[in-house]
Amino acid sequence: MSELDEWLHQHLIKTKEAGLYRKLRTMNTAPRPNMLIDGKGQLVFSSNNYLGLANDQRLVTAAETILHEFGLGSSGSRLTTGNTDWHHKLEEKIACFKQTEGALLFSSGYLANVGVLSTLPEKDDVILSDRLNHASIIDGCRLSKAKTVVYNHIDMDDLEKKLTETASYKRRFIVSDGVFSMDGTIAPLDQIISLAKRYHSYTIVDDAHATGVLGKNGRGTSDYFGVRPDVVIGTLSKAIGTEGGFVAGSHVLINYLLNHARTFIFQTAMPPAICAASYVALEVIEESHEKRQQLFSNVKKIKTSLVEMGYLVKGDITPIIPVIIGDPNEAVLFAEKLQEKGIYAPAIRPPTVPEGESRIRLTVTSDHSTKDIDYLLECFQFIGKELNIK
Ligand SMILES: Cc1ncc(COP(=O)(O)O)c(C=O)c1O
Repeated sequence: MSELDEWLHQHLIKTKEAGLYRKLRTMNTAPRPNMLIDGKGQLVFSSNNYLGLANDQRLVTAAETILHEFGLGSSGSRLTTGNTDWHHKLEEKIACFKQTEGALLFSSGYLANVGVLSTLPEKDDVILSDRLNHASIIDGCRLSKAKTVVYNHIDMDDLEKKLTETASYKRRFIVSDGVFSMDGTIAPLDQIISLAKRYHSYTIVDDAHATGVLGKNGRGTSDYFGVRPDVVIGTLSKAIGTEGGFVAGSHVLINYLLNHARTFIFQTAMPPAICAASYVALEVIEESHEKRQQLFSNVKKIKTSLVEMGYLVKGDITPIIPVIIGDPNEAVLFAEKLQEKGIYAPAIRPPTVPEGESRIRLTVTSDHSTKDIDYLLECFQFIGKELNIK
């Protein structure tokens, strides 16, 4: 082993001892509730395919058609040779869906968050960021020349206090997930925006988990609260079922990011076939009332039953259901027991979540059947007793 490898190996041993070791598993089938994982049949309660669209034939057909015309990769940045009509069509569709003047595509939601936060706030500005914001927001803040001040999770008193304390900064940007990825809480966007107005600040919302899920026709958190943040960020990789990210907002904002956001300028454009599939996905989502109803009925059944069993379940009514176990090793053991019973719902541990809050993070889709859910609940009942957790 080289000196470098020996050093890394020692670190990995410590990672293992802390119960924080991660490894990859291989999906042998297309995304759906019942999958082959590492060759074994598993009932999946951990995907972001909330409306089952990642495997929808209408999207696959749209991608196939454009694939024949445009090939696989886009082969260049949007600003060189990667731009097609499909990119524009999808941006117009996203803007219409999010009810904004314009939209700009990025290769992922991660890059959209990093792009916005490293570009808009400048040296003499401050970013007020919710403690539980997604890693891509945190990384964007780290790249920004502005100062970052963290406020307690969805704590409006703390946000107001921090807005008061940062009055001397040139501009103030408040950034929040719409639906928090690890806690399943919904940000009180109506209150955030009214504070922003009172303190002359700007609002940025990352609607990754709300797009397709919350609000009328799944338009997201802004629509759910009937408000308009200055900047809406999103991903195509969750309910929309494809890949890529976007920013939606005013024409000037979009043009500014196109000219200045490094994660837009220095990235290869999304493949046109994925743009076409995403376009169809948005059309499908606008008509997916029944799927959304089924999704929320599944969420309610699981949450209510787990609470009745005595589990500590966090979050609002969203497809993200965090069941708190506490200790990371116990959470891993719980996840392993679930897997032995054919349920795939990995343990989430620090640093992804705070110390002492290791959890089984369940996510539910509209495609889960009553039988799937009954079996999940049966397993939680059994394993909870076996491990003496509740
Ligand atoms: C809240 C949130 N924002 C952004 C992202 C990143 O999106 P993408 O997977 O498209 O990079 C995720 C994905 O995990 C997320 O949960």
